[in-house]
Amino acid sequence: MTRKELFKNTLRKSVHAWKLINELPLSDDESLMLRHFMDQPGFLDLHWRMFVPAIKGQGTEEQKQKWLPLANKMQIIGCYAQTELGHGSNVQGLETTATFDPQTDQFILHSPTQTSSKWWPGGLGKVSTHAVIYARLITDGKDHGVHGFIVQLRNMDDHSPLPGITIGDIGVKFGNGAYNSMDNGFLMFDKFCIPRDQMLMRLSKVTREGKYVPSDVPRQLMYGTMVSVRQTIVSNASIAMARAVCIATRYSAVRRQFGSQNGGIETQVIDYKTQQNRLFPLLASAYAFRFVGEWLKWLYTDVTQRLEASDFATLPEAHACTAGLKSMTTSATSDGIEECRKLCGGHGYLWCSGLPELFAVYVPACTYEGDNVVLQLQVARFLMKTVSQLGSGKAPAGTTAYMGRAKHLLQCRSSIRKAEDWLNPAMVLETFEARALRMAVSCANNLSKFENQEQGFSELLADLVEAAIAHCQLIVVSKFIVKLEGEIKGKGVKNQLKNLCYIYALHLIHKHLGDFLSTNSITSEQASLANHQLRSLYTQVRPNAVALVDAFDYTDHYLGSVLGRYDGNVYPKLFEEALKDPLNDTVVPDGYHEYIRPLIKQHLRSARL
Ligand SMILES: CCCCCCCCCCCCCCCCCCC/C=C/C(=O)SCCNC(=O)CCNC(=O)[C@H](O)C(C)(C)COP(=O)(O)OP(=O)(O)OC[C@H]1O[C@@H](n2cnc3c(N)ncnc32)[C@H](O)[C@@H]1OP(=O)(O)O
Ligand SMILES: Cc1cc2nc3c(=O)[nH]c(=O)nc-3n(C[C@H](O)[C@H](O)[C@H](O)COP(=O)(O)OP(=O)(O)OC[C@H]3O[C@@H](n4cnc5c(N)ncnc54)[C@H](O)[C@@H]3O)c2cc1C
Repeated sequence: MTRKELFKNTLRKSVHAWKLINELPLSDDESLMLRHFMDQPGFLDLHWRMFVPAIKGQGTEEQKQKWLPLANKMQIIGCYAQTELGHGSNVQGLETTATFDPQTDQFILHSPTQTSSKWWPGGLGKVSTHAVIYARLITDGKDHGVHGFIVQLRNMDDHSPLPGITIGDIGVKFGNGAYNSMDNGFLMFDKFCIPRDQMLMRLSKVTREGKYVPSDVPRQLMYGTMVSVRQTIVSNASIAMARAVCIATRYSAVRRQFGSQNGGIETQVIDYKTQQNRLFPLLASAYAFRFVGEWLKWLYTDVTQRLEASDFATLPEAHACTAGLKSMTTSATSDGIEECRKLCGGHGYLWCSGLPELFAVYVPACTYEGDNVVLQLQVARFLMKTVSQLGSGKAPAGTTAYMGRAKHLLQCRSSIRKAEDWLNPAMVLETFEARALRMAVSCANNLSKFENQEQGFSELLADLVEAAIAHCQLIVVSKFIVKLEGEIKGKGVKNQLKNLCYIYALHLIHKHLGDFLSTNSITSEQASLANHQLRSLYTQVRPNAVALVDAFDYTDHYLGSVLGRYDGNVYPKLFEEALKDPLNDTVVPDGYHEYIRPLIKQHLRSARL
């Protein structure tokens, strides 16, 4: 499809989905499922995942009563317009202004520079009638920082932009199809007025007289919508990883190369240890991200209930966990999808393998809802704060509880003696805890050598990100282990999940061996025992690998991959797909008479001479 066709088709699908949701009707969970089967980014994502939650989280009761019924019936369509041309990560650096005018009781929204243009919001370019806009609030000449406002963008009769608004699509993005179904947009305000009651005022307020009343709760609650989406992105990472792994695993069982003496049957590529060493950790990651996603959903629900009761104690941890796990799982999944493409050899590069589009549509997850490095730095700040409070009497809780055992973890030596010890959950956990704590403490020690903490932080950014990742990996490993300790129906299933859990943990040890050795969390002998155990786990997973991806229960239609077909009938179907290509509509291609024939004839003539 052309971009215009793709966009229009996405409108058609979205509206059809909305109709089904209402007619059947579907529950929230079922609607989410439908979103996955729709399988295309579109304006509904931003309306339901960001616009509505922003009003719910930051609006007053009156604002919710006014706007939510309209939004819930989709009589207005909204998006989340925060990022600008000049600033995305640095939210405090946004330039759009919302200046209160006490004469008219309105805010005047303005884009003072080109870099202040809103740039990127999904659904903004062509669809949304409304947006939650983030702008600097100015009253009486004083800048109070960034706040949210509900703004109507387009005329409800003919969809034209309201006077004072310039709006459009930012253009084609990475890949063919992929995220191009979405109208990511730009927007400029030219002294555009909105009534005062359209500032989202649950947190801070502006009175009729123009007095600014600051929030009596943490101002970071304004970032709540991002926290909520980051949480869902972790579960989505598992879905995307599982999809790529399903394709690569099934195809690896079909594909044969080498290994036959005198013309016998060749080896299935899945039997090569190198293939297993690249593939099975990704299979394990798909499961691991699902379990940590379930746990994160619980954590998010818990913090939301606490916030409603004005208990803000766990907010920093919820922020660190959602930011860190969003970052870690999306980076691993993007890399994993690309690895799956390579695991499928040349055919993985074909569009009909399903992997190129999956990669193109998935990879912006490393950037949207917070650049992955910027988010890990938030985790690092949280860790540095936690380390600095050790010994102050305030015991670290939740995912940093292990830091409360700093004395032991800083000096303990791993008691792994034989390969099977690497299947002991307590030993594995302690290894990850020791590595994470030692990396965090080493950063904190290095930071303390700087007179200026911020300057030290800047200098140590790369080390801090590594420490943050180590902490996030510990969370994933520990939640996998907790899952195994819970009720799992069927001993066989439990055994398979155990194998995957230890593959996940041991492959991380192998991948980050430098961290584990340099922090003395393990010795090189213990590292080689881990490798030995990993190879043995691969052998145990091998006979069940295809069943473990079949368990994701993806239909062929959803996978959209010739290589990942359930029936394994890959080669005839590759031919079928090839023959569908428009280039094969004619035997002699368009352009032959114009370019190829004259070229060949010229050679023939010169040959005769
Ligand atoms: C084959 C075809 C396949 C098709 C398949 C399709 C499948 C697709 C499936 C997908 C399904 C749908 C996916 C979901 C939809 C997603 C749509 C995405 C659309 C994207 C939207 C966006 O991107 S919106 C814009 C997002 N922007 C950002 O994330 C900006 C990042 N920056 C920030 O968040 C912040 O600025 C910051 C955190 C980096 C820094 O903030 P600030 O400068 O204010 O703070 P400080 O650093 O000074 O910190 C102050 C203090 O506050 C703490 N803090 C910061 N943030 C928070 C928070 N959120 N909550 C709580 N506390 C917070 C910070 O830690 C500091 O604490 P201290 O104690 O003072 O240290
Ligand atoms: C597909 C897609 C959809 C989007 N949808 C929306 C939307 O609906 N609404 C919306 O408001 N926004 C949206 N965005 C914007 C998105 O949220 C931002 O692009 C994202 O937050 C990253 O910000 P940035 O572009 O400013 O990156 P930058 O911050 O400019 O990042 C550039 C580089 O600088 C590095 N960097 C930046 N700051 C630091 C630092 N402090 N320390 C170390 N390194 C740093 C980053 O790691 C990165 O390598 C979308 C983006 C994409 C790609």
